[in-house]
Amino acid sequence: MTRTSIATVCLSGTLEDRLEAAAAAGFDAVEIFENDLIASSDSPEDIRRRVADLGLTIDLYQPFRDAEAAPPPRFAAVERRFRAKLDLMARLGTDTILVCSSVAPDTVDDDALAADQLRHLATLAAERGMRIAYEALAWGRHVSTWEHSWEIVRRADHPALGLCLDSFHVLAHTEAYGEIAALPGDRVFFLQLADAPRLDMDVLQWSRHHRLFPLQGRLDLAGFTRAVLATGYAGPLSLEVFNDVFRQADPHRTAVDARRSLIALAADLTPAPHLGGIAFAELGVEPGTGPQLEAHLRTLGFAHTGQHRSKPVQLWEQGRARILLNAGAPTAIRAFALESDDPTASARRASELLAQPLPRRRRESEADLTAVTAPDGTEVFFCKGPAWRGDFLPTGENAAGRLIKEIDHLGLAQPFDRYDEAALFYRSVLGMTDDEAGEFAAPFGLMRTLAIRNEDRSVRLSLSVPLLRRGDWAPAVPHPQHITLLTSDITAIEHTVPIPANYFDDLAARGVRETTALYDEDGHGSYRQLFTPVVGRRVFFEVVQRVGGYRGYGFANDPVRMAAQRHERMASASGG
Ligand SMILES: O=C(O)c1ccc(O)c(O)c1
Ligand SMILES: [Mg+2]
Repeated sequence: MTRTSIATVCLSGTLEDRLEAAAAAGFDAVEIFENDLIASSDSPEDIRRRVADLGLTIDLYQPFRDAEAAPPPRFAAVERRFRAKLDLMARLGTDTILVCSSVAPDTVDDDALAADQLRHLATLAAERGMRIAYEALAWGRHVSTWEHSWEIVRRADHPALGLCLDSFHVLAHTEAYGEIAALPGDRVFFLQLADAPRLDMDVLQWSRHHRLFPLQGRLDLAGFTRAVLATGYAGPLSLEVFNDVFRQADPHRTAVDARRSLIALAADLTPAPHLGGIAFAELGVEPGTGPQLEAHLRTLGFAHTGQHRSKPVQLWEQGRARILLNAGAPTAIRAFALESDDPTASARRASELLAQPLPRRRRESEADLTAVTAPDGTEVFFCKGPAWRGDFLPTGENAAGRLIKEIDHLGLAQPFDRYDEAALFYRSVLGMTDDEAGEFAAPFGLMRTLAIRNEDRSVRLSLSVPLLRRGDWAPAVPHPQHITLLTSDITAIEHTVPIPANYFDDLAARGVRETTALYDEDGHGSYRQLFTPVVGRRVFFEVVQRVGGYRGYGFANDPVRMAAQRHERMASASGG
């Protein structure tokens, strides 16, 4: 595989923390970001040794700013600064410096001058066996496109001067990057990769705060990377992501997330096997929550059909919906199982994408379910057919209920700093695609939700996060997870949390006659939602009815649902 590299600016912590995290995640190299070096109390020699001890190399030093097209009187200072950085690079043991296009107000709009000055700097670098990778910043004063930076590199015509192509700067301006493939590969000195959501905002702010790892955003990273590799470029794929959340997240996790993005981008993965649906969802239950969850399941028409042979795990069933209650775990969705055409291949793909394999905890006599752990701690099992049911002894109860047909989707709440990581994980490991996304103001802060699904929508997951780290005012417990159950008759569902009359008045004003359930519609059909109270402040059941091929998840109703659940909890706490 192509070498992988990560800029220290992507990660959080001291330079030492960042280097360790990059090495632990399996990167080959790093880009040392100047600010991170300046802030470090280690000497360049210490850093060089540390990098080598960790099995890394420093493939780039960056950035060098405001070099080209300087007014000639200022160029002497540029040259002095540049020589000092070459000395520093020699001490660090790296040979490539990134020069980004000038932004200084006094920069001259003169390509010939820019080329002359860069040629001069390239001569100085070449004397030391070093080279310059010139990058067009999307907000550069006069040079802001890759075409323009290439024109200057071509004009300067020096073997120690080449291009740095940064996906963000290119794709922020254009989707027509195809001509990059025609560049001579030996003039592309460095490739930086960053994705981003599509945001209509100032490009510098967009770049400095919202970059993401490849396949986490909406830019065409796959196509762009293919175009650059088609030139014959043989350097590393290097991640350079400025992101407010990653800057304060655990660097070890971020580094694994980062490397997963490069693995997912390199298309030589085990193909994701077809998934046939959610075989079961497993809830942890505690003495305080088990009876409540059992009561809700009964009310919803489930039967306790099986008891695990060796563990305190109950199987509850109705239609094709199967829920395990595991008395050995904290109250939460602790696992779910997916029907896979090839469970072994599903697990292989997951481990290629750095998913933690789950140690085999089942006894010999029990079904050998292949499983991995997702970044949010949820265990994901892959199974084929009903063999797993052999672990359960029948209780004699039969699942005669007709209210619920199947599990519609699982709502996996994520901590605020895991959203992009979780989305990339589930999407890439399971070979699923993004579905509806939404952002809404909930009672305790802005929430963001993304649903992902397989082709035939037999597996749907919705991931939700608070947009910001929660303050002290919000309830201390993270927002709950949920299992959403599909019914064909929502009017038969009873004893769910009351929905405020104001909500139905609003529906009526919109011409919708509905008096019992939350309501949504899309171009295909309509949706009705009811829900239980939150149990143990961690999980609840939702029941939905889809009419006429509605495809969404009713995200817009989430604030009403949250407020209603909160109201219900306060009312029952005060005995009301
Ligand atoms: O935001 C910046 O200034 C900046 C600096 C160096 C880079 O390589 C880059 O892509 C952006
Ligand atoms: Mg860059």
